Amino acid sequence: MSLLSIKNLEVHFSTPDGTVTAVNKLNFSLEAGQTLGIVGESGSGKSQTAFALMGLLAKNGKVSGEATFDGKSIVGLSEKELNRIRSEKIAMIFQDPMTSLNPYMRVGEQLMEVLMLHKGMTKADAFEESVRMLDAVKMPEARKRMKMFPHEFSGGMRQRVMIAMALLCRPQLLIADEPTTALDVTVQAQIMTLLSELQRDFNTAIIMITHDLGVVAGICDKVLVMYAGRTMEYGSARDIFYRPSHPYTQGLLSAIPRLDSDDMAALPTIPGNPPNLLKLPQGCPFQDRCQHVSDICRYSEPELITTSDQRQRACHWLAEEQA
Ligand SMILES: Nc1ncnc2c1ncn2[C@@H]1O[C@H](COP(=O)(O)OP(=O)(O)OP(=O)(O)O)[C@@H](O)[C@H]1O
Repeated sequence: MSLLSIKNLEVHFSTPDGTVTAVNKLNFSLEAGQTLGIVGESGSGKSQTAFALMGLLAKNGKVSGEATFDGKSIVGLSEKELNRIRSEKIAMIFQDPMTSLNPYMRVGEQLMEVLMLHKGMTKADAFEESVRMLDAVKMPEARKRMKMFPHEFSGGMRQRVMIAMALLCRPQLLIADEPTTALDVTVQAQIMTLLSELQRDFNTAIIMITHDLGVVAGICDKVLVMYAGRTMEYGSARDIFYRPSHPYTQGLLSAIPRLDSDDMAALPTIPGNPPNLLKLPQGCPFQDRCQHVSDICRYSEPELITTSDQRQRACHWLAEEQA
């Protein structure tokens, strides 16, 4: 049985202009200790997928479908049950560590508070465990840093504190929403390496949300490529990265900066912008930006099919190519 299994997950927002379907019939699963990358441009529905799982949708949002975590349905749970799952079994880290850190409290106190509250630890035990966790995220001089306030840390070090905080209760699943976007490239790489080391040590499953396919290449087992709330392509990271088949995935990949090129301006990007979810065209949502568009794409939305190499994708062009 999978640790997390999502079936037909949908997120709808009611707005004065109509209903926005931010997540549309999403299906995926994750085994214990595995990493899934959810990739797509801004507005593709990545964060709302995570928020739906965490019970953190905005008030005008509604989730439907099935989400089973560790054998238990987590859609429609009470706030109390969700709180328990959020603090003990599923943790989330964000692009901005200050979302989770209190600027007015010493870092050590914040870490200890989590352990005393959720693990019933004494102050002395919570202190030692917090130092151990800061060591685990490779915080130099961890003991000394316990007394410092968040603003005294660099961006990368603050991100390490947030990761330490997220892992304190040994969650089975860590959802990381663009955790390195605000950091420079070298620090990004360090945090990614750290996450994959921690995953190995703690056997935590990770959902890594990012707009940058390059970020997930090295650390993910599976990749889900989203566009307009839908799955465009879903498969093993190796297939998606080395043999991308959907025109959207190919476009995302060609926009990854190469280490051997310092001419960032020359990088191709996918022409055009993602569609307005309130005014989606009939047919494939990617049609206006796709270089392989044909008549059928204009009137019929491609279904998600499983191909012979066990990946899933939604594309008429590929279906024709294979026929
Ligand atoms: N409260 C809301 N009311 C109406 N629409 C919303 C609301 N919250 C999000 N949306 C819409 O849901 C869509 C998906 O948003 P989501 O945050 O999941 O995108 P994303 O892929 O994570 O992008 P980003 O990388 O910019 O965060 C967006 O088009 C957004 O406008």
